[in-house]
Amino acid sequence: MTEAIAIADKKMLVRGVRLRKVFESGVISKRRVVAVDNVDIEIGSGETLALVGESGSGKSTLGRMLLLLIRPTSGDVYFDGMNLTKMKESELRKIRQKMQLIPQHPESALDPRWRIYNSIAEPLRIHKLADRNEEKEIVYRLIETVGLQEEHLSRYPHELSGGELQRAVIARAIALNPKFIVCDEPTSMLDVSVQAAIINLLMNLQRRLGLSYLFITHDLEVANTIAHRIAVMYAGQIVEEGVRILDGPLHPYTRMLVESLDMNVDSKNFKFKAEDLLNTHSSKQTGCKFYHLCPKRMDKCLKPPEIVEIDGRRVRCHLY
Ligand SMILES: Nc1ncnc2c1ncn2[C@@H]1O[C@H](COP(=O)(O)OP(=O)(O)OP(=O)(O)O)[C@@H](O)[C@H]1O
Repeated sequence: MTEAIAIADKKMLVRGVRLRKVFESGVISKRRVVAVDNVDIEIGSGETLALVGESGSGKSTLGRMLLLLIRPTSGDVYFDGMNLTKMKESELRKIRQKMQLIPQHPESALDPRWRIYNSIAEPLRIHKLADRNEEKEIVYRLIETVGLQEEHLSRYPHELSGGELQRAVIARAIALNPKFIVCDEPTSMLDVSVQAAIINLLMNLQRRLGLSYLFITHDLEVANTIAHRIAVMYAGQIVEEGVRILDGPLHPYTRMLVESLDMNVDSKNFKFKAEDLLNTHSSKQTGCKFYHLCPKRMDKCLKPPEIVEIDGRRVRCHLY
């Protein structure tokens, strides 16, 4: 059995159903941004789903909604079969242990005034999971797991390199034995030489601890290498999703993204105006969001495309 089929057979750990997030700002003239627009998303036990797409397409907002760090405007988030969106904050507290975030900027996850030891131990203290001796044992085990040394524990964040900092953030994230981690571009701020080491660490941890990842990245090659499935986001929607879709993209936007890779253009900088579209987008725009830039557009694209399933992948396009 291929790995993809094996994963497909596993039960879904995390599900987002018709998730939508509208940000409103401004007092006199209200500005609305539909950051995530009716997205369905599923991540299986032990699975990595890579979420790719240009800057401003809604990836971080979607990831944070799955962790309930951002409350959806509408839609539901399920974790292990439980509907988190219906829960009170007090009920969510216990479940939050099982869902963690590894952010793009490791320094944002660590208190600059605290030694690394305290930052790694903090989740155990908040949830009262260990006495001081047990805590020390766990922290030492965690730093060994992520490849840090004892000497790092007494340092402050500014005394660590970017890679060491991200290892400390990972140690903190796995301290509570999570099942699901949103990795939000965890290597994009690191030197190229360190990126591979951190990605290898995350993949090893997945195998050892049975973790599920939503792995947000601009790097299509990384997505292809580490993910069991890939979802492509454009202007707040998932336009294509499936196993190894970048090898043979169907959606015109995915094709352009892949071509940008072939042309050696960083997809972060390769903008198809998704962000501009989001910022000017109003609920009045009803057709395909890629209409203006699509080389294959037809009259019917002025109506919103449904998601269709083709050979196990999902595509939101009138061509199919
Ligand atoms: N708190 C907020 N208030 C208002 N608008 C927001 C807020 N957070 C995000 N947005 C807007 O929502 C849209 C999606 O942002 P988001 O950060 O989710 O995109 P992204 O794909 O993760 O981008 P990047 O790759 O640059 O991190 C953007 O237009 C952004 O400006």
